[in-house]
Amino acid sequence: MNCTLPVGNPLFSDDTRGYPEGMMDRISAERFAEQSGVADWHAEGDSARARFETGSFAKGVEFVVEIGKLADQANHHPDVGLRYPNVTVTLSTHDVSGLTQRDIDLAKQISVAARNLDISAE
Ligand SMILES: C[C@H](O)[C@H](O)[C@H]1CNC2=NC(N)=NC(=O)C2=N1
Repeated sequence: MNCTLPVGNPLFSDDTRGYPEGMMDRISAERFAEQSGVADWHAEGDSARARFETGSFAKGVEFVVEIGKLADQANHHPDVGLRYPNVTVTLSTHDVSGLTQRDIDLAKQISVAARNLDISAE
């Protein structure tokens, strides 16, 4: 039986077409940490994590709504933990099972959104 998967099948494809050159190249945790604007984040292995001290559940919800907007605009979606009194965010690029420029870009935007809501990182 000839089992051919459709091109771009997210389960088996490393289809990274459509992204600017280099955006889907895996980068090391060290390379991530060297970037400006990511001081809130702790990169290790194939992901980067930040914990934002929101101080209340309601502020956390407000922050998560902003994260959701940024994620959909970027078509790049973090794992988000919403708790009292903090929000944790973990970034990684599923398509390459590691960190890429997309994670750097979104990390910077999430940190700016936090500052705009007067939320600091741990
Ligand atoms: C098809 C769709 O564009 C891709 O699956 C996007 C969606 N959001 C994503 N989010 C993350 N974190 N990594 C990805 O590789 C990714 N890929």
